Amino acid sequence: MVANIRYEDIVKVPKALLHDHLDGGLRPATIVELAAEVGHELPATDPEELGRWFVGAADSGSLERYLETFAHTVAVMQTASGLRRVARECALDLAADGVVYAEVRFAPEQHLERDLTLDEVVESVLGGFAEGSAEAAEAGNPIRVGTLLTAMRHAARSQEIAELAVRHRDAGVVGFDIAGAEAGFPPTRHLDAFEYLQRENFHFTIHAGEAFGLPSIWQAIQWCGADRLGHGVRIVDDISTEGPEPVLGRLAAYVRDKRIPLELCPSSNVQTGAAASIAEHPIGLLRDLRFRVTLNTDNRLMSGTSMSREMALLVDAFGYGWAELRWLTINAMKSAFIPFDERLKIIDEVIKPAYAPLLRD
Ligand SMILES: O=c1[nH]cnc2c1ncn2[C@@H]1O[C@H](CO)[C@@H](O)[C@H]1O
Ligand SMILES: [Zn+2]
Repeated sequence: MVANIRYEDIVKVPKALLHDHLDGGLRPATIVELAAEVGHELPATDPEELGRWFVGAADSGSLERYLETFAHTVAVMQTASGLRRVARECALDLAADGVVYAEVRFAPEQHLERDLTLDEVVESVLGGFAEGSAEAAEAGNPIRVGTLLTAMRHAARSQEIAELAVRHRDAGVVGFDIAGAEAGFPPTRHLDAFEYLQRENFHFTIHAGEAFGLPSIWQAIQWCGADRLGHGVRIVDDISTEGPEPVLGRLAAYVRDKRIPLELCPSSNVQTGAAASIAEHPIGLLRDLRFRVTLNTDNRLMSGTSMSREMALLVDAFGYGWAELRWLTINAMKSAFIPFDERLKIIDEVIKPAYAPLLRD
């Protein structure tokens, strides 16, 4: 019930997040400080104003223009200390928002402008996550952070990045992804990397079905073998809602039958024009049809959002109650890239006990 759910209670309840970009979640004040250190010019130097600038500039109606804003975050993430700081603060901010499990992604190849190697970039970020998680636990907000390494889909380093991910799999890298402008850069350009990862029994998700439709989703699943879909929201193009009951096409049916997780990011989709508004976002239909829907932030800085805020938006738009928020959280935890027994432990020992008293009310 909408009226019964208070924002501060959403913050308290355990949440799981699968799709969050490290370079899309910096604190504005940190950007200002790091930019001064490295001599990068920003569109604003007052943190509040800068925060508003990011949201406004990302509110562009196009994925390509939305992605231009990352120039200012990536610019201040070129040193070991900068990367470590950003990762530490990311873990702290997510934990303070009640996120108990997060998979955070970034593209190591974008952090080589100074003198770091790919391995040093990854080690700095993993170090920052470990530091932030330890501090969060001490403060009473335990969080587990898994890292996903992203390759940029317009570039040609995916095989190298896939090998980098596998190299660091026992140190906290739990998966691989491709991101960047989708139109014109189909996932099959990176087939070698995906085949390599499958041979290594590794996990990967692919940004697909955000700015481009069904062919991208079809390739991601049926050619590349993606475990999950980054966004995947355009799967609704294969669902007809003309008649009395929705009718699923073959691809939509396959995605639902196989329980392929959709990493949906409502606020981000509204900004890039993939959805007209939260109320009209396909998450409502996809949940009703019982797809494996998960709720995500994508880029907290560019969307001025958090996991709690995304949940609150759904509570307002669709009248979701604790049962729906629990369902989204358990879906995400079931779809995580950490081992099955570890996922189950978080579901049984952290998530279910916290939601149980809320569902009884
Ligand atoms: O929603 C998105 N769709 C596609 N690419 C994205 C999205 N959000 C961020 N990035 C891209 O991923 C890189 C690594 O984190 C970011 O630098 C940005 O270019
Ligand atoms: Zn994304």
